[in-house]
Amino acid sequence: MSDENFGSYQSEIYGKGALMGILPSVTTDPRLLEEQARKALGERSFNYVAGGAGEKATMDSNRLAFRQWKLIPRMLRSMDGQDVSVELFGQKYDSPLIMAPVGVQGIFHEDKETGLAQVCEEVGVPYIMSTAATSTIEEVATASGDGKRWYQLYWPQDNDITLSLLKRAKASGFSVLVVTLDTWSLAWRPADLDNAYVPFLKGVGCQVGFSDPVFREKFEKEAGCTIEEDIVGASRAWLGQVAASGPHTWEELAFLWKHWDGPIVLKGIQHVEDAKMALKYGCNGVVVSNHGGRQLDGAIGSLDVLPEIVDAVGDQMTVLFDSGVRTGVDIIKALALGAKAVLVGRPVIYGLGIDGRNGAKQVFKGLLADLWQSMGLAGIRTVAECDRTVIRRVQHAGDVKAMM
Ligand SMILES: Cc1cc2nc3c(=O)[nH]c(=O)nc-3n(C[C@H](O)[C@H](O)[C@H](O)COP(=O)(O)O)c2cc1C
Ligand SMILES: O=C(O)C(=O)c1ccccc1
Repeated sequence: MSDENFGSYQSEIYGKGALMGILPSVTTDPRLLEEQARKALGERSFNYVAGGAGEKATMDSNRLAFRQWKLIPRMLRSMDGQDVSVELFGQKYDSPLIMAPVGVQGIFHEDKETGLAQVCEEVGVPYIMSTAATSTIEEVATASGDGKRWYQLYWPQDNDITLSLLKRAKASGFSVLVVTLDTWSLAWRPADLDNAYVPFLKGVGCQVGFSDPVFREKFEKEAGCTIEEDIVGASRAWLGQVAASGPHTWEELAFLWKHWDGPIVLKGIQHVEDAKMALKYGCNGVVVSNHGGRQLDGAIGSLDVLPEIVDAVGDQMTVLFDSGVRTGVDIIKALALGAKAVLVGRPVIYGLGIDGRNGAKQVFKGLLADLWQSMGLAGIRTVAECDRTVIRRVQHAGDVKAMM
C-alpha cells in the first residue's frame, strides 16, 4: 500500500525544489497570494474577485472571526489511520474541502470553469458550478468527467426557465442543488462601480442562460431577434431573471422540491431562525455564508454565527460553511465549530488567475496538505475528532493588526 497522502505535497515541493530547482509557480503563503494575483490579473478582473461590498467591513469580520479561535494541540497520540474523508448527503468525499460556486471564471483565465472542474476531479474536490458561469452546464459536466459536481442555482423568476436549468443539471450528473439566497440583487461594490465593471452586461457570465433552450425561445419571441443579434438586450433579460428582480419566498421552495429529487442546500444563511426555516421547509443542508463579504456589508462574520446555527439544526441537517477560509487551520476551526465541510472561493481563483489549471491545483493541494499536517500536529486523527474540545476562543487586541 502506498503511503501517499495529502501531506505528501509538502515533500513533493521540497523534493522538486532541492533536487530539480523547480519551485511552485503559486506562492504557498496565504498572505502573499492576493498580491501575486494582483500582478497576474488585469485590474478590473482582479478588483472583481478581490473586492467586497461597501467598506469591506464584513470581509474583515470574516478574517477576524477566525483569529479569535485558537487550537489547543495534543501530544503523543498515534496518527495511524489519519483520515480526512467525510460523508455528505450519503456520499463519501476524500476531504472536507469543496470548491465554492464562483461566477465568470473566464475573466480570470482561459482555462475557466471547464479547466477548474477538471482540476477538482484530479484533486478529489467537489466542484460547485455557478449559474453565472462562462461555460455551459453541459461543457462543465464533460470536463468534470467522473468528478463529483453540484449545481448552484441563481433562481430565475420564470418557472419554465428554472425547470429547464434543473433538468439540464440533473441530466448532466450534478448531484446536489445549492440555492444561493443572498445575491438576488448585487450589492454596492465600490471597486467595480468605480470602473463601471459588469462583465454580464456584455454577455460574459450569461452562458448558462444563452445556451438554455427555454430562455432562448422566450427571448427570441419577445425581442424579435436572436440572442446573438442583441447580446446586450439578451444579457439584460438574463440578469433580470437571475440577479435583479426581487427575492423569492420560503413558500416557493415547494417548486424546487417538486422538480429536483436530490439534496437541496440553501447558501447564504446567517440567522439561526433562517436555518430553522430551511429545516422546516425540508432542506437537506445550509451553507453558513455571507458570500465572502461581497453582499451585505456590515453583516456579522460568518464564523461568528456558525456555532449557534450548528447548535440549532446541526443534528438534523448538514451545515456547511464559507467566507474567509484561507488556510488548513481555518478549515480545522470551522470543522471544530461544527461545519461538516467548507467551501473556499477566492484563493482558488487567485491560483487560477496566476497559472490556470496548474495554479488552481497548487492552491487545492496546498490547502489539503496544510489541513493534513496541521491536524496531525494538533493530534486530531479524523474529522469526527475535530470538535469543540480542540479549540478555544481567546481574544487578543493584536489580532486585528495581524489579519491578512
Ligand atoms: C469572483 C466571485 C464570484 C462569485 N460568484 C458566486 C456565484 O456565482 N454564486 C454563488 O453562490 N456565490 C458566488 N460567490 C461567493 C462564493 O461562493 C463564496 O461564498 C465566497 O467566495 C466565500 O468566501 P471566500 O472567497 O472568502 O472563500 C462568488 C465569489 C467570488 C469571489
Ligand atoms: O460576484 C458575485 O459574488 C456573484 O455572486 C455573482 C453574481 C451575479 C453574477 C455573477 C457572480
